[in-house]
Amino acid sequence: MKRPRSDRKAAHKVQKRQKLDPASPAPPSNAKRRKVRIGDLPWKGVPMPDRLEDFEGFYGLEEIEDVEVVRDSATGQISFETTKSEAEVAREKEEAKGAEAEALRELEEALREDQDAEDGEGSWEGFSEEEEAQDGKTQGKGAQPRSDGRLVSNGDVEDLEHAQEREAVEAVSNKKGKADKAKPEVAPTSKQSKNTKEKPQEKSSNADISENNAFDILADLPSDDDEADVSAWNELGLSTETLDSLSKLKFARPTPIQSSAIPEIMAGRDVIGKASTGSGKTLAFGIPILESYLASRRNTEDRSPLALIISPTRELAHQLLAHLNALCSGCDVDTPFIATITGGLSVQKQRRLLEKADIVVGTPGRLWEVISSGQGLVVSFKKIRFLVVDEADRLLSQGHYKELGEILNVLDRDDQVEEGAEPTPAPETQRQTLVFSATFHKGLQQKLAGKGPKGGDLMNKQESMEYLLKKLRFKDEKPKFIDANPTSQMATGLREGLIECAGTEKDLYLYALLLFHPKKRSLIFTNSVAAVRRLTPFLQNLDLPALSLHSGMPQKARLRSVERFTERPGSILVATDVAARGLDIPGVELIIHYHLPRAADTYVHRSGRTARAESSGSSILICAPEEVAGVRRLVAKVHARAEQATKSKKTAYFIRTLDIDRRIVSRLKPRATLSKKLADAVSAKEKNHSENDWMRAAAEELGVDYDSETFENEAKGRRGRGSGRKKKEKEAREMTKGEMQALRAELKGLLAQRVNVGVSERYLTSGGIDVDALMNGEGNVEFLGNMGALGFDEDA
Ligand SMILES: Nc1ncnc2c1ncn2[C@@H]1O[C@H](COP(=O)(O)OP(=O)(O)OP(=O)(O)O)[C@@H](O)[C@H]1O
Repeated sequence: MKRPRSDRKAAHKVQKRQKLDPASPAPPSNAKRRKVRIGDLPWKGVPMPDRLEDFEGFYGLEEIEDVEVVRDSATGQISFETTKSEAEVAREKEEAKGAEAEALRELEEALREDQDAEDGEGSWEGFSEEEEAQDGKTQGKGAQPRSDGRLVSNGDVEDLEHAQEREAVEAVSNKKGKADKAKPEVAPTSKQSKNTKEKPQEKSSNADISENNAFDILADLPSDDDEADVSAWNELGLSTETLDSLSKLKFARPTPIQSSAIPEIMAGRDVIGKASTGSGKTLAFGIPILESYLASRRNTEDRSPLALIISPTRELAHQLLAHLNALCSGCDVDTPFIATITGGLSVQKQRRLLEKADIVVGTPGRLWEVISSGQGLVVSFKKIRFLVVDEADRLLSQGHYKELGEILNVLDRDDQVEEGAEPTPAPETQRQTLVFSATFHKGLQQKLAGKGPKGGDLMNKQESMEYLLKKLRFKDEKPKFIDANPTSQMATGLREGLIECAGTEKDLYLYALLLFHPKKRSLIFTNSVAAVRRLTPFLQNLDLPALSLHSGMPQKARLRSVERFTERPGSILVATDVAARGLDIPGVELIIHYHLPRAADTYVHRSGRTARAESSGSSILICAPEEVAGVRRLVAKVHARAEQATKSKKTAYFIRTLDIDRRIVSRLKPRATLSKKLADAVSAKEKNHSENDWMRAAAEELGVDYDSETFENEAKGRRGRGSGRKKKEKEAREMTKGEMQALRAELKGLLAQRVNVGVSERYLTSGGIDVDALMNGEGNVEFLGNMGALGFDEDA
């Protein structure tokens, strides 16, 4: 049966039709039914089109016959019944597995063909929001030469999604293989069930896949002859498998948080770990989880997950998956199956992935949606041995409070929530809770140990965090609090500074700063989605390779931005604080705070996207004059703890003001003004469209006519404050196509011209043509000022 390409609803129709298909014989009404677990059913794949972008995240469809969904009217619990015998189910499952493998091979072949085709054609069109919005239309277009001449594929995210899908399916098949070892009648040969090492063909296709995965930072494992001496890890008592893996990753020695936390976790303790950004916290809990898997799980029949890792953002969850996979894939054994639960795949599919998972990584909202949908998952999750709360202060504060609370509640509930479930031992006796972040309130440990004030209203973020930490039900009376960097929350290789400018000139100074740092991978933080939407085209108009990332973007576009930012040296990511936590993107050299961070911990985490793993980097705040005092206080507060810890008598930390040649900045103004005008016009038009759509929908609901002009005229009288801004918006909105074209041409002319800097004949470029000269220091010193001139003394 062919499935229409149109939309998700169509997929449901297919499923429905399938049920009514007279060709599928209905089971006899008197046939004896027996209960089955949903994961044991012989699901069959339904053919899908080659390109999936029309399906809005609908990645696959599978069907099942002769299964009745039975809801218990008293408890509301759902169970599944079939008339098929165990043998029939097993046979159909094997058939379905064969079909799945075949489909997978076809898909891989199609992807390889697409990739070959993409590598051969295309022309650079720049990054643009429109491209993101029309993502589906551009996917098949071909490879895109960058301004530096390198070809990049525009099918990246699709490949990433296929890759995740394939990895998931493959891991499931591996897992099935493992589980089947105990059942000789259906067991595949050990060769089939072993990992990719024994399947050269699959290995090479996976290698292709990993190139496209933004989060496979560690996946390019060096070859065997390229290993590091790992004797520095010896005293942690790790297995030879883990040591092998660390050697392949070339992690010669543990970081301080790893040295302190790993032995405690392996000794069975609850741990609250604090260490500066980029200091290896992921493996501090990842290694003990792998050790536990290696020690006890390989031969067990229990299919409950071993560990649940909760992350505040989807990007971070996918990155955790990549880091853990990289760690595990270096071991020469069957690796644990790690499932990410973050949206993208259907809930139904995720539920089935969960049934096979050894380790689960997810965001609270989707996790709760999946776990709470029943079918034995609650019982299974109650058995986890490790609960990891990563970026804990973020997770345990606003926003995630409700779902995380619900998850913790069900994990700890002692009652029997599922019919027929085995009684579970009291969870608190068997589960270790591991809580990690770079920022924690300093009095937390004492308060957790009951020395601080108890009860009271949950008035602020800090108190609610303490309350929720109590809800975590640590198994130890006093969880071990490890502070690996008591003297500083900031990475040692980080340089900090601020640039002062008029509030209305932030765009100009941002542009100037980026030109002062040509070809550096830079991350710009703003406090609003609207600012990301405006600044990205502003920079793109100026020929800078800007990408955006914010929570209003579709997941696919979010992943693609991170992926492109990761793989393109010198690219610029304009983001909200969704990118502030945890993201481990190598080679980020510059952080710019276009908007000031709202809190000290946000400053720490934003700045922590650079200078990771002992590298160096800069963090620069762009401040209006009235913001400077507040910023100095905030940064001093971040550094104050270091001074307390070292009992230093130094005066409060004073963030330096960077020196920027304002004459040069002023010469960039005509470019920035034109670009801003263009960007404002585009965003005002977009805003108008969406406002009109909203008003029209509201009017329709009220049963009245909507005419935007009449509405505006009537609204005029009501306008008071902010009317100047509204007027500007109106002008921008009403700019004609011709006017915009003229502006673009004018800007193009300016970008091609030299910026006259007086003495020197050299010129400042738009970021493309003369960058090599700038990088070699041929241009910087005289008119851009070297980094020293910006106030960063290299020896400091
Ligand atoms: N022992 C080690 N030796 C060298 N590099 C390591 C080691 N452990 C981890 N790394 C690398 O250091 C980088 C930062 O690690 P990770 O992302 O775990 O930092 P983090 O402490 O969780 O940071 P954040 O607080 O920003 O989330 C990663 O690229 C990781 O691969």
